[in-house]
Parts: sequence; structure tokens; C-alpha cells
Amino acid sequence: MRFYVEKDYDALSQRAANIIAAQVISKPDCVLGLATGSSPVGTYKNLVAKYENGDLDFSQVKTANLDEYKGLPKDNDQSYYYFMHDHLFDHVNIDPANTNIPDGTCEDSEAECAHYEEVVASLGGVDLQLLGIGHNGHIGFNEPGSEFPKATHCVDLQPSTIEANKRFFASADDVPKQAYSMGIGTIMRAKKILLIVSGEDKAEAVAKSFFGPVTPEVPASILQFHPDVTVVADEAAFSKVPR
Ligand SMILES: O=P(O)(O)OC[C@H]1O[C@](O)(CO)[C@@H](O)[C@@H]1O
Repeated sequence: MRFYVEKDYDALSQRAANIIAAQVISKPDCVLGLATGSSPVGTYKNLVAKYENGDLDFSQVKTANLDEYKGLPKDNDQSYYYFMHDHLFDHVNIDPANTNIPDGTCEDSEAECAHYEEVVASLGGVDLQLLGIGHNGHIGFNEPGSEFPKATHCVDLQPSTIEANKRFFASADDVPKQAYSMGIGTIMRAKKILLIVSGEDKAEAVAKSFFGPVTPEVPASILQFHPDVTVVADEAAFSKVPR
């Protein structure tokens, strides 16, 4: 595992965008695994700026997103489909046909999860997977549990995740109770993983995930077993790491 500890959110966003840019430049037809939430907003902003400066070309890039709320249509401004278009896809020359996100409107969970797992496999493997991390150590929407979920699945969101994400909705009652998420197995098959994390409120999750035992109770801890993980944190998120 490689750690970059940056001064603040802006610096970590620049670092993360540079790592993604290096991937796109070295392999223009790469497959990027993408994340949502507040963590990657600055990273996407930096990538858009690089594109606008003529430094990046997304025309051959393919993407697969980690997760989507079940029940939210694409035009709901809290859907991850909407988020990705708002923060990245609508601002760069990516071909929308090359972007993939689980379909939150599909009511048949089993069918949608099996289909999405096939979609990701058909891309030939994710070259670089971007991840955020939840306060409870979740990655994608893989919540703490008794085992690591292997494939794309339908998740019952934990009360703590609903609480954390209610800031984007009118109230906690409006936060969907379920989501489709790549499994830990899907995530672990990516060739490279880039996890970004900011803020003191995530410091305990960072310490437990990367410096504690590997356990499904802390889903991100599995990343200790991946051969190519880069963690880009700010100082606040790294403040509880044992030194
Ligand atoms: O970046 P945030 O908003 O703190 O979210 C952290 C994680 O939580 C999720 O948004 C899901 O709750 C993930 O997609 C994200 O990686």
C-alpha cells in the first residue's frame, strides 16, 4: 500500500486527479472504476480542468461506477447517474455509451446485479478503481457484515449510512433504503485501486481499515490484500494512524 498524506482536500484532489490522468495518458482506452459522494468532487473538478486545458482525452475511456441507489430514476438529482453527469461526464469528451452505472430503476435486483456484473466483466477488467470510504469503513455500498460480498448485489443501507447521506436529501426519510453496489470481489479484481479520504470524521475508519485487522466488519480492510492500492488522504483523515 502506498500512502500520500496531503495538507487538505484541495491538495488531495489534485494528487488523485494526477494519478487518474497518468492512467488515462498511459492507456487512452483504459477502464476507470468511478465513485460518487463528496470525496471525489474535487478530483473530478481537477480532471475537467485538465481536459479543458487540452491535457486529457477521454474519447476512448470506458467507465464503470461502483453503485447506485435503488429506486432513483436517472433524472433525480440525487441519483449517482445524475451526479456523474453533473460532475464529470457532461464536461469532458467521454462517449456516454462507454459509461456504465447500475440501473437504480430496475426493480428486479437479482437480474440487475447479474447484468451489471456481466457489464463490468465485458469491459475486460477495471484498470484503475477510484474509491471513497464511509465512516464505518464501507467501500461502494459494501456495509460491515459477517462476510465480504463477492459480486454486485442489492444492499440494505445501514442507519449510519442513511444518516451520513441525508445531507444530500430533504430528510433522512427521503434517502433510499437500498442500493446496488459492486461487491468486494468486483472491486478487488481492479488492477489498481486509488482510495481518497478527507476529514477528521474519517480518521478512525482510516486507522481501522489500513492499520487494523482485515475483517468484514471493516470492509475497506480487505484492501490490505490488494497488490496495488494507493491511499490519498489529507492530514486530518490520517490523524489517528498509529505512528
Ligand atoms: O465521500 P463521502 O460522501 O463521504 O462518501 C463516502 C462513501 O459513501 C458513499 O457515498 C456511499 O455512502 C460511497 O459511494 C462513498 O465512497
